[in-house]
Amino acid sequence: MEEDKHSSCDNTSETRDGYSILLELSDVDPFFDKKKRLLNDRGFDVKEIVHIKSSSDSGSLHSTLNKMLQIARIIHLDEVELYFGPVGGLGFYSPKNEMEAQNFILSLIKSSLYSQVHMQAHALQDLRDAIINRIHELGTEDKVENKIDIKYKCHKENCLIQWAEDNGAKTRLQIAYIEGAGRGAIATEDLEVGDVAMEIPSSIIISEDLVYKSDMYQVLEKIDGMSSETMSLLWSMKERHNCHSQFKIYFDTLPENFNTGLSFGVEAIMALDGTLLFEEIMQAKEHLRVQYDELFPALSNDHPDIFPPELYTWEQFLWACELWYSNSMKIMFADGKLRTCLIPVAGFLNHSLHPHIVHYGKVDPATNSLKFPLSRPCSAGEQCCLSYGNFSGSHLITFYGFLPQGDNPYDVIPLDFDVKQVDTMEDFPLSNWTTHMVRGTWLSENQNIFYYGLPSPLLDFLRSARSRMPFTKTLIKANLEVDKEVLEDLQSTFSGMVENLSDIDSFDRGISSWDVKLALEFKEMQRRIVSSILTSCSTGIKLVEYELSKCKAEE
Ligand SMILES: C[S@@+](CC[C@H](N)C(=O)[O-])C[C@H]1O[C@@H](n2cnc3c(N)ncnc32)[C@H](O)[C@@H]1O
Repeated sequence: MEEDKHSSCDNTSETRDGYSILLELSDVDPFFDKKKRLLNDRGFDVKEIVHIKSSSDSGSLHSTLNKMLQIARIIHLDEVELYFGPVGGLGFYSPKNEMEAQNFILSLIKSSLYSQVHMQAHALQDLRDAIINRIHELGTEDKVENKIDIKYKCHKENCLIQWAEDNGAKTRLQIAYIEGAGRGAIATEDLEVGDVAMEIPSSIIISEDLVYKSDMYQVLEKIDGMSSETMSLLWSMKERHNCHSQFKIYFDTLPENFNTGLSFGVEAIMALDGTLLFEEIMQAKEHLRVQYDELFPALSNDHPDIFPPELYTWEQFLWACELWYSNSMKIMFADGKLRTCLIPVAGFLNHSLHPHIVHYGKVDPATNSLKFPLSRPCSAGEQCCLSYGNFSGSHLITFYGFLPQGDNPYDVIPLDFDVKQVDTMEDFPLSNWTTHMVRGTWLSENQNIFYYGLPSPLLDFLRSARSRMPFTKTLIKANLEVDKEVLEDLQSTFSGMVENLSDIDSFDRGISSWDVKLALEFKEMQRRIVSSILTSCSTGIKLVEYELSKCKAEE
């Protein structure tokens, strides 16, 4: 699981008639140039100062807030969001980006309110109230219903919570069984933005430090290229069987099977032939098998007391890989070091495309604990979710074993083109991408002529490959002819793909195993994306032909 990298500092200063807030794009952002251009296109600078008048009425407050949101959204865009632009007619890029932008502004206001004594703090307070209202509105739109299985008694899970609390953990969540997602964490009371849903002391976090204290370390440290992640994984393979382990209660809550893509059987793998998910699973498994073969049976032969062969089989290695892939989090500790960790209790938090918690990756040095604060409210009885990261469905199936509910904006189909063609793209703002991709066109804001619900960087790239003339999006014959050819090319590329996805109807889902069901779910999702692209292409071609016929009539 990955945590968001942006953070805020005190960017607010008091002016004679109110406040100035600085929203700054970091120059180490990997997409600095593209974001800078996007900001400039909207009339903003990379260091934009927004003035908040102390006497502002609600109209000007909202326009100030809209301006800040526009900038904050761009600052928080990731590669996929930047490539595709805004989603639907909402004006924002993804629910997660929107929440990050809103929370970023909130954190700027809050840090300023806490750190300074303002004479006219009511303007900042009004702005804070307005942004909190927006966060509430977004939460209402994003509510996902979860069915809780009340028959499931969370005995082991409650023992773990008790043990964690005895060791200083605090939680305002309880564990329940959620249909389709395994165990999850439910709010026991109404939680507000900024409330800490859970707090886990560093002392019960499982990290590489435990390996350093074990007898394994003296063997593992001598192996070239041995990473701390692999050491932790090997440690956990043995520790899960240790009856005297400090973490026995934690290991007892872990499932016998994780059911991720790494455990897919032959039938599911065969059903996926020709898909991106097939490639991802095969590559990941091959990588793990090579890694295992490099270590075993050699380690067990040389040190059978430290690496007992019965605990270090390929099946057990795969189980530990699935544990670490699906349950670990990258955490920054008080010493400034990033470690991949297993976190008892917090490991029950499921993923959502509309998460409540996005900022959780840093140990608070004051309390030496890891806090999980809410970025949007969570009502009592509602499942409280994390964001594991901006992952595609194929990544989530391979390493976590599920497809999230709802439209995943990160479900993209990459497209490879000849790199030589890319050099010609310098004249095209925002189009100098070296990789291209498509996604469900229902997510797109603009289905009109010259856009067609398809990503602009891709269309610009394909246009430039067909014509050396700069493309101006004017309704003239030359432009329309180029677009018709571009859409026809895309249509022929994707019609081949849809054929490969149409065999899913021959499976009986009722009797299929968990992995075949998941494979079919993935193919269904891919078919929906590809069908939407084909529909957009054919609708686009009709639009272009209509405009062409008008041009011809005028000639
Ligand atoms: C960190 S664990 C979360 C707790 C887990 N549900 C359990 O019962 O232990 C991650 C695993 O939870 C499941 N999971 C997380 N989010 C999910 C979601 N939105 N839908 C379905 N399953 C999910 C997946 O099996 C994933 O590998």
